[in-house]
Amino acid sequence: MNNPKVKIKKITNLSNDWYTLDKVNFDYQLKDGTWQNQNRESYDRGDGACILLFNSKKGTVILTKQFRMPSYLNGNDDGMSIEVCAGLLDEDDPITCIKKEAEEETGYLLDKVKKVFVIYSTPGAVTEKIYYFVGEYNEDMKVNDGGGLASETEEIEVLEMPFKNALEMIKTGEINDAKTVILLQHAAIEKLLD
Ligand SMILES: Nc1nc2c(ncn2[C@@H]2O[C@H](COP(=O)(O)OP(=O)(O)O[C@H]3O[C@H](CO)[C@@H](O)[C@H](O)[C@@H]3O)[C@@H](O)[C@H]2O)c(=O)[nH]1
Ligand SMILES: [Mg+2]
Repeated sequence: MNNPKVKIKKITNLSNDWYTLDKVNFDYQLKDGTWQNQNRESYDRGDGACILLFNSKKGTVILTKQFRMPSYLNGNDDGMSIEVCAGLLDEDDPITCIKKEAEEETGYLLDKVKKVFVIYSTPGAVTEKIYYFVGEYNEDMKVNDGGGLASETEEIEVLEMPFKNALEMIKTGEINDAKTVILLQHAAIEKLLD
């Protein structure tokens, strides 16, 4: 934090049940030089990582399907969401995290992963940065059936589908998760698969 136009006055915790929601009171200097006092709420659930698993020979990708409560509350009829494999960093570095998540959620133990970018998904409300990766998978890397950790109440369906179908599902709205759209479009732009 290094902006002379911003002076944080007070941070009040509003909720800290699972993750934390804070109210930040600060002075902000406008372009005309005057200072304005403002409030913003900020939800902190740590940072995350996500990965598009792809097989360039077969032209396929691995995606996951799971129930997402916040989307269920806002127009997602059955609450199910088709997404690239993703997880919160917890105590891990992004590469360790994403390899662990890929093994737990999809059943593939990845050898190499490539970092592509780091993105704030909702910078006006949520602190989270997501580290984006891509990685090749093949059948030799399959070590379990995936599905997530029952101990973390995860129930994840693993989907393998042609890349073309996944791109089509963005157009139909069946895929509407930001990190998933971003990685599929990245794969198309970079021509990672046909
Ligand atoms: N009890 C409880 N458990 C929670 C809560 N929120 C999350 N959890 C637990 O924390 C686990 C988080 O699973 P991860 O696989 O680590 O994270 P994720 O939910 O897949 O998050 C990923 O996708 C998000 C949505 O796109 C991203 O926001 C996030 O950065 C990450 O990439 C969940 O399975 C659940 O057990 C909560 O409010 N209460
Ligand atoms: Mg996850």
